[in-house]
Amino acid sequence: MNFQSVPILDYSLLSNSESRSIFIEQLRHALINVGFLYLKNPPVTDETFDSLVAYIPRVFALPQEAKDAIAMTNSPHFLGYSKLGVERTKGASDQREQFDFATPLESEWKEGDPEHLRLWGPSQWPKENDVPGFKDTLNLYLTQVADLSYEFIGLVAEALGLPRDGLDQFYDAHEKMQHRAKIVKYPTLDEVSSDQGVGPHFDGGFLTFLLQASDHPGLQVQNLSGQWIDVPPVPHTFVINIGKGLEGVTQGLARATSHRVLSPPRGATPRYSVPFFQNIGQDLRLSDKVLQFPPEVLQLRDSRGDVAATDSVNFSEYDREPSGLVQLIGRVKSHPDVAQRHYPNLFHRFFPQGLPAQGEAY
Ligand SMILES: O=C(O)CCC(=O)C(=O)O
Ligand SMILES: [Fe+2]
Repeated sequence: MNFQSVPILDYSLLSNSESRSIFIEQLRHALINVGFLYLKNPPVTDETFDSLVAYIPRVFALPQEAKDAIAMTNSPHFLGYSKLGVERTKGASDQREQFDFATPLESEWKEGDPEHLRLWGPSQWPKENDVPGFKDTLNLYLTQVADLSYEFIGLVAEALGLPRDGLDQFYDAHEKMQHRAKIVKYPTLDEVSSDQGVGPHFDGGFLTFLLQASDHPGLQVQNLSGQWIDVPPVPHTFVINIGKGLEGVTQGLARATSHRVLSPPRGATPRYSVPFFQNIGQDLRLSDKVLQFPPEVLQLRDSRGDVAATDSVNFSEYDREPSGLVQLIGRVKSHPDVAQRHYPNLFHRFFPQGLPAQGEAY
């Protein structure tokens, strides 16, 4: 059962009932035994992918002042630009530069509301004249991926033996939801001091939809015995993986799988990617939601057998706190300079000694 590659699922199989059941079966296998899959022929057009991919190097090539003008430290929503090396994973610096964006949403937070409600709010964008059309292109992409993410969670429910809408209770009305995405640049080893693009980690939420936006190997996932398996780019596909939140509410049926990115070698070009992180409603406590799965599905999980210890660090607060607070705490830990400015109480709770040189991402 141990995987040596990540399975490729074809979204077009969903168009007739016979091939649809093949898709659902392949999805069940990927969720339970791998935790990662490629989705080919997704409902996002090649033009949408290609036009976004073409913008990404241009955004990173903006003058440093233009990037600093939209620094994440400006934003109580932790959205904006982070320069190389500010995050750490498992004690070592991640060698990547990134812009955090989110699906469009105005902040509804007001003084006196729980702090985690302030986490959602508008993105910071580069000046339109500097990269004409980028904002519209990324927003269109984010809307299409958000729609796919709701569709896909229905397929996940079905694959795990729940009613199709069995996981919909984890989202607020769609117009009140916000999902996050980053555009990320991994410079080559000519420019950086270690090959840790991003160190081994689990994602936190429900589903991640990753666009590998340049033709580089580098993404790897850990299989059941702990070996690192390559996930090379396949054009016009998403790489979809499961976060700790979905793993928790599915009682471990859908696996969160440890993954990392190695920097491109000397003499190569930078690697680019766009991960999209699907959120769940901010006020939910995941431990309050107990789902009933059919015994034959739980049996598939139990026959997966023991999984070797992975190299990642866990999200321990998930059970006890509202999901929005879990997410906010994660942001505070990974971007303490932003937290110091906008969330002084939480900052002092997690950094009683003052500002560390870098944040700890996972
Ligand atoms: O850049 C990638 O390919 C993966 C990034 C990732 O795993 C993350 O940011 O959570
Ligand atoms: Fe990740």
